[in-house]
Amino acid sequence: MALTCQSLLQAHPTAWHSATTHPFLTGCQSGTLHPAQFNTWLVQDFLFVKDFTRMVGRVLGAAPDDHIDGLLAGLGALKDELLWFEAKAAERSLDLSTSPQPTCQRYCEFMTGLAQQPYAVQATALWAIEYAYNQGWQLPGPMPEPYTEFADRWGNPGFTDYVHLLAAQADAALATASSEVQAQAEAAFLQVADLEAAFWQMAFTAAEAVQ
Ligand SMILES: Cc1ncc(CN)c(N)n1
Repeated sequence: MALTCQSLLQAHPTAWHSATTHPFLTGCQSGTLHPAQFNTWLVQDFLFVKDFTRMVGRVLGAAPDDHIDGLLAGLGALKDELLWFEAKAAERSLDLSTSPQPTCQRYCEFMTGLAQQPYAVQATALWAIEYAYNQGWQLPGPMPEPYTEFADRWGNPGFTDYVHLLAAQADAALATASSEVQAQAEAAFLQVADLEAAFWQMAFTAAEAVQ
């Protein structure tokens, strides 16, 4: 039986739980997160999203014809997202021309390396990356200010529909993939889960030094 996004979630609940639940997110919800922790995340996630946009461009280049529309819509939304990050950083007087921290750098290198993998692997990783934020920002429950718009960005119904589309596209690619490619897709899913958990942890702890 072919691997699917749903079967990956069922096979790896612990890894996925670590990717989508973290004291960073519950700290936003409870109002206990220090601004320095949030600002670290904001700057590093801007750097991440710039590289992620390049990755989605490469996935589009490898995609079958009937996946192009959905990926183009995703790229359009990423253009708005980058401008939004710049506006949020300006509100907080944050300098975006900073270097990626090692964890962010590792995630960006993973995304660059995906270009060498078959489309089914790239589509699975793309779905996992977007689903991690779609779930992660919603799981703690309603986010208070100033975090409401951050939770809405990745938890709104339109983004949730997009994530469902990405899952359907990944499933379609996996349905005809060899068992070797399916194993590569599973490994990519687990790497995304690991990198997501590390990214939260980076923001949560890296800011401690400046508090
Ligand atoms: C680390 C991370 N993962 C996922 C997303 C959602 N594109 C994000 N903005 N940042």
